[in-house]
Amino acid sequence: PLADPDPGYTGYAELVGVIDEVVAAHPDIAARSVIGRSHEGRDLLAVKISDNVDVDEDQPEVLFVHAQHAREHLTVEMAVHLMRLLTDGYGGDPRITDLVDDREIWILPNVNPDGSEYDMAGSTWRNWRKNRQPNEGSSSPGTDLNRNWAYEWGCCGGSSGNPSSITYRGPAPESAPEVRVVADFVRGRVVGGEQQITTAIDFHTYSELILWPFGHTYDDVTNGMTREEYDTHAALGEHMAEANGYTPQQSSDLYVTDGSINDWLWGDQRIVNFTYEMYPRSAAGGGFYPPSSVIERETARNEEAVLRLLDYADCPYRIIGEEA
Ligand SMILES: NS(=O)(=O)N[C@@H](CCC(=O)O)C(=O)O
Ligand SMILES: [Zn+2]
Repeated sequence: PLADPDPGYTGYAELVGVIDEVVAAHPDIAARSVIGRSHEGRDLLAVKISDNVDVDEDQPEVLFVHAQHAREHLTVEMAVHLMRLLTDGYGGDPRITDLVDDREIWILPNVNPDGSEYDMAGSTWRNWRKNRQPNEGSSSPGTDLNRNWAYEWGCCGGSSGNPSSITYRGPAPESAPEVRVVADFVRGRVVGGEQQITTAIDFHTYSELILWPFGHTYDDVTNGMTREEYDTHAALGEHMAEANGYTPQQSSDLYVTDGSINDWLWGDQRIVNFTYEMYPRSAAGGGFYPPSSVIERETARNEEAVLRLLDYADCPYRIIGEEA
């Protein structure tokens, strides 16, 4: 872009370059695919990391989603860090090598490229959150991708019906092309009637939290969440939080949300999943725009936590001592 509020952050064109570089350097364990397009026509990319990467093996799959919210640029840096960690570490670090051999890992490095590019197109940040899709009858564009998912969409006062709101849920579930594309990708991982993805993390900023479903209700146990399923999420959330120092909690403990990816991944696809709210802990730390000088430290901070999720991906219920 002509201007750039902080060149240390990775814009869309640069991200495509990084992906191509990683895949070219590790063609046997990394592959890139286009899973769809954003409203403005940018490719929505998936990077698969696994041995025999071109073969769909019968292995547990793990999904990492980044940048649903445009201004949360540190999450794209987290994707870049994970791509490099899991490929450069292969063959050298035995734990990483085993995880890449025994899992199929999907990284979606930026699922809202239109919003991200809009936010960094000027000489100062624009504080943009949503996608860039126009809203009929309104001069305010944008749907909040994390309120547009189809499980309990708009059920519970956890989103807005006003197009100018930053939590606008859209006119219908999956009305945002970016949500429809990612939801279709996840549905496409059902093979032989079984969802191959067992666990997932959706990265956001900020507040240093690890959140688990449900967001639409304060109840721990409810329709679609048994005590064992809740305890599995909580135990795994706490296990990861021990590694990165984030605060683990149910997502509704933060505030009620509806139509979030958390609730859909679990409620509709039974994928044990978490939202990470990355650094900083508060606005004082830079809010959505910490200086790019923190990128290396704050992405590396999540390595152990992510590897713990990958460890448990074969059977998350193992963490509460169940086979399930
Ligand atoms: N990243 S953020 O927008 O500040 N917080 C997320 C929290 C997500 C959740 O509670 O599930 C959101 O409101 O979508
Ligand atoms: Zn967010």
